[in-house]
Amino acid sequence: ATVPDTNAEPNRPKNDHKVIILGGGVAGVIAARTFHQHGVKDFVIVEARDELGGRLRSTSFGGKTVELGANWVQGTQTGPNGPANPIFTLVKKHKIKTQLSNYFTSLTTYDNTGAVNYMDVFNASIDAYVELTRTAGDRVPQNLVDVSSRTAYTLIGAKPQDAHAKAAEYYQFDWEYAQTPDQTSAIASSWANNFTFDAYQGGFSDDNLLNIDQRGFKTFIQEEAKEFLKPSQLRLSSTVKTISWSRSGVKLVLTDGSSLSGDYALCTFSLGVLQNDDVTLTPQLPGFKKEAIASMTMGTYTKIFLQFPKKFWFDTEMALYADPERGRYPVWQSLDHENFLPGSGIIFVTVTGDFSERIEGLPDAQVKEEVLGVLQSMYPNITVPAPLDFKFNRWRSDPLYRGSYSNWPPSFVKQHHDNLRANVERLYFAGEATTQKYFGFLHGAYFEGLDVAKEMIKCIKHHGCVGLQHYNEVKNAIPYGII
Ligand SMILES: Cc1cc2nc3c(=O)[nH]c(=O)nc-3n(C[C@H](O)[C@H](O)[C@H](O)COP(=O)(O)OP(=O)(O)OC[C@H]3O[C@@H](n4cnc5c(N)ncnc54)[C@H](O)[C@@H]3O)c2cc1C
Repeated sequence: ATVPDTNAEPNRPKNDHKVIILGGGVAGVIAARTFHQHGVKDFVIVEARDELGGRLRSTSFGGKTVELGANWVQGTQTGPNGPANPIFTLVKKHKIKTQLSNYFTSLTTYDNTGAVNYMDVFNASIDAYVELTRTAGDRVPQNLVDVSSRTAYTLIGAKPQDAHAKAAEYYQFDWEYAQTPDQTSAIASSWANNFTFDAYQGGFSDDNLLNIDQRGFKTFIQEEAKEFLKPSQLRLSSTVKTISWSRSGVKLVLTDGSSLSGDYALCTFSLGVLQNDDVTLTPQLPGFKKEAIASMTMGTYTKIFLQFPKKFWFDTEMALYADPERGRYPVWQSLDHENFLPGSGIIFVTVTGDFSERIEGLPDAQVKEEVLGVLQSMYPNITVPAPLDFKFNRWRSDPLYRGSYSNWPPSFVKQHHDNLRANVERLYFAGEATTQKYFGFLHGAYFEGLDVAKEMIKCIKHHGCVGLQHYNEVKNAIPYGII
């Protein structure tokens, strides 16, 4: 049945806006552009931070601009007629300076005894990952249930035993999904990989462009917003505390005590924000929605930046460090490289998942000491100098994010995902986590901002509609056991 447009009822108090967009990241800005392009001009973006961009977050570090959040266009375009990553298109349009990243071919390997060449192990881990995606993909037409990526690795005989093999696996897997193979769906991680990187499966390309634009990577979305957004359509530095949803609209209460109402609202807050009750929903969300939000996971990806007076490290773009403890300061990226920011003295190391959570609980000084200890074991023959600058962002502790991007666990089924994306009455949801094909990516946030806004426009123009599909209960296709 069509949900009646109660705003059409006589004597009903009018809401402040037709649509409120909660959050000014990629999904929010692209949704706003879509409303604008379809003639729905009475919208406002409500954003807690003092600028647009969300998880596109640049900062000034050691005299350069570096990216605490997203830094790559992942997948570009294959041939002139292949599908283009819309982020690639925007980056070209706004003349953002990028460089191709060769992270599989420009690599030096280390362990806690110094530089050790285990490229053979590394190359075997690439083959294992390709095999993993192939076998996971084969499960779909056979209707086989999902398994964890750990199970899928084991089934193809990839069982990393020593520190080199574990570090190599980490590079292929955790460094992309921000969680371990044990925590991640084999089927969904494989399609996420293929729909972005594999042109034979409808993906864009396997090229990754690293932002080196000193205006910051966020510039592409901020410049895009400037083309259509009026000052009255943007409320920055406005943090939402409560979202009240009903058949007749959505009302927000902000932390400054002010309130705002819309006939419809689109919430683009991260999955982590929804999971952690950083915003209160009234009434509570229905069971199907709560289960979906609780069932998807939010990974964490942390880049730890260091600046030294002078470069003393590898000449490749990347380095892999194998610590006896899997996931301990493993992936090193040199910005002081001829392709990126030569002469900058900047290098950064990435950690993910539970290890990110661990370091977020430590004081900066302790993390710095650990990181320098690792660098010293990579270079046993020199004395690693004191860094001039040191910085990392605590994404998991930040109440505006609570992690870096979503990851699909093996217990999560497609109906859960439909429920994660479904609206409740006039409150809609969009963002990187609500796309099945591209969860975790900038282009995922882009496509969801576009597609969910279009669904809302249908409702707005027809004065009410059914909304997006959901399942009241997610049941087993075949019951477990003999109940
Ligand atoms: C460290 C890191 C590295 C990444 N690397 C890449 C990469 O290289 N390539 C890639 O494609 N993707 C990458 N990603 C993922 C990509 O950044 C995200 O998928 C994308 O930016 C998400 O956009 P969004 O619009 O869905 O959400 P967001 O960007 O989170 O937008 C939501 C907005 O809501 C605001 N908000 C939250 N709570 C409130 C509140 N209570 N009141 C008001 N406003 C609120 C937030 O401030 C935010 O601006 C990375 C992410 C991180 C964190």
